[in-house]
Amino acid sequence: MDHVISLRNVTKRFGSNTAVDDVTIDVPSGHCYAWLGPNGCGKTTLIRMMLGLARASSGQIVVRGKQVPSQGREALSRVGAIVEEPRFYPYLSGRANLEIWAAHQSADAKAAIGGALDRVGLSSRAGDKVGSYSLGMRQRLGVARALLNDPELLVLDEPTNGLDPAGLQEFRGMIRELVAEGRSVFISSHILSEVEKMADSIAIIEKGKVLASGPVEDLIRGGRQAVGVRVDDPGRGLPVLRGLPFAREVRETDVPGAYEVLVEELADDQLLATGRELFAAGIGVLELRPVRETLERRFLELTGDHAGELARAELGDVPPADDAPTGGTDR
Ligand SMILES: Nc1ncnc2c1ncn2[C@@H]1O[C@H](COP(=O)(O)OP(=O)(O)OP(=O)(O)O)[C@@H](O)[C@H]1O
Repeated sequence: MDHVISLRNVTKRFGSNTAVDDVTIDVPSGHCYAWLGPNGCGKTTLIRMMLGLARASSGQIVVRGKQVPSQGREALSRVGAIVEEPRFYPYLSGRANLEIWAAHQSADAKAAIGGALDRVGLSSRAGDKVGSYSLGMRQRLGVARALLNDPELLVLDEPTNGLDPAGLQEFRGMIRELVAEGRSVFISSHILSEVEKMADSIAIIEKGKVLASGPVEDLIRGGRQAVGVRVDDPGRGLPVLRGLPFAREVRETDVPGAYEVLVEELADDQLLATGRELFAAGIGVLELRPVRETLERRFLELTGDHAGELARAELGDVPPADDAPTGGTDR
């Protein structure tokens, strides 16, 4: 398979702090690949290295078949990027900002402005000053700018920050359209639910390390499946559960009397049989439910102590983009 980005053992240290730790991944061409992890896990640092804005301490970075940074010019010639919050002249219109940028690029970039504004749904506001734009609109204008050089690869650092649910849905549709055109998209995020429906593949990161990566469905399928059950008499219930023919393992949970009977592949029959066996043994069933691990659960498990942060983020309390420690460097 063709890879638009290949990283081999990429590490970045800041003094004793390892921001990116021995990362090896291949990003297939024509995919949306999400780089997912809590704030401070090294997302921006990795993206800056991929774009030749920072040097790796060790490892190899290949973008579009060329080494970065040594062949950076060729590697990055058809790459559009937003790193951290995109910056614009607030007193100029969205269109004027793109015109200034395009003037430094090519005639093709200038000709692409109208189409790019359309693409991100900003045509009707393109004449308004950027200072009057919401953060979500500035993000979209950033994507428009990144599209001007007809990129094969778009690299977007937390582009969903500041988008409301409707904006997020539009954004998702836009990314899928870009992928359908054969472009590749590398997107970082700290909110799983925002990328789950957008990405083909995901890498889950913690403290600069890749904890799990692969196609979204594989990561979900890799999760556990179980019959969740709570009984009124754990002493007698547990042996019954252990005796179920499909039980691979019976796990206790934090709730007294509640167990998870892990199975290979969960089916209704197993739920029915669990209830029937317990009932036949005279054991009261207080709860019986299917447990299918979602990617979200897996993400919470993998990133454990960041669960609170994720939950807050999902309630819409997204930290402002200028929390990022690396300062503004969008291209
Ligand atoms: N220029 C720098 N000098 C020193 N440490 C840095 C520098 N840039 C980043 N770091 C550190 O590297 C780690 C990863 O930071 P990075 O900004 O890459 O994370 P992130 O996942 O993008 O976070 P956020 O979502 O908050 O932007 C952090 O501990 C950060 O403090």
